[in-house]
Amino acid sequence: MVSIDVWNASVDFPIFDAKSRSLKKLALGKVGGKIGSEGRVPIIEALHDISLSLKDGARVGLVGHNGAGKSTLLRLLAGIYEPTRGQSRIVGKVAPVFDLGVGMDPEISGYENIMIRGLFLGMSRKQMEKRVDDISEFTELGDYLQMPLRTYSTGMRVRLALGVVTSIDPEILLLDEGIGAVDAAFMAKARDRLKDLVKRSGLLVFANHSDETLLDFCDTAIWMDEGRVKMHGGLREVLTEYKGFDPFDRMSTEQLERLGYSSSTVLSGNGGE
Ligand SMILES: Nc1ncnc2c1ncn2[C@@H]1O[C@H](COP(=O)(O)OP(=O)(O)OP(=O)(O)O)[C@@H](O)[C@H]1O
Repeated sequence: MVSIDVWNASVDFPIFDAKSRSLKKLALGKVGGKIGSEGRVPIIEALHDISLSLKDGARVGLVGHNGAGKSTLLRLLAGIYEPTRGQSRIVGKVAPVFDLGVGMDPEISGYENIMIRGLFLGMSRKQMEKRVDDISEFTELGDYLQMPLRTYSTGMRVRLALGVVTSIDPEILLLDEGIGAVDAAFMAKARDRLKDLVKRSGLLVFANHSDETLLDFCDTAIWMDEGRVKMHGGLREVLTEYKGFDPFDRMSTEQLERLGYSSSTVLSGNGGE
């Protein structure tokens, strides 16, 4: 059974090359973690006293303003960052999908990149060999798959990366933003694969700024604010508090239908549950 537990965890970044004269200005800003400057080296407190317990089956959306700590929290949950204070325990194999381009080599072909990226995400060579045809078909890149990646447009790279990411079998799937540089028709196709991927994964944490995407993939949410968990609960409730309005109120009938809700369930307050 997969799980992630975090007890009173904080993550600090000491900044050795900060310009102290501009620090006051930064401290007054609205976004970002707290900047402490008691010592000689300024420290950004990106996460402060986080306690969380996520179990198998959790589908958690991560929301919060720029610099609130979402990416840092994902890296803590992935085991990439150790807590500066406090503790964390991750049970299960993590597939961190933070930047679709990571693990891609511009000098090798699309095919070779599919294999390498798959290995990077925890798959075996044999598993990837079985999936490569399916991934190629999904990307619609045809003969381009034999060309070096540097010859691809941004959208073509995203197609390739999404093809690989959605082919894996993750125990713990951590998704940061970054999906979006593809045309609408392709995104609709990718969405179905992403849904299957989420179904296959034991535990999902997904940082995203789009209500519709969050409602599509998650059922609970964590609201990060200045490096702290401000709220952790049902997705609709958290979004309502975070945004100041019920997300369903501003959705078109088409959006609601796409999410599988009828207006009546939404109005009676059962949507998102
Ligand atoms: N490697 C780093 N070195 C120093 N400070 C960092 C580093 N990574 C993040 N921070 C700081 O930690 C805080 C949280 O950043 P983080 O990237 O986690 O926010 P976020 O919620 O993901 O923001 P966004 O929505 O803009 O991507 C910010 O104040 C940021 O400046």
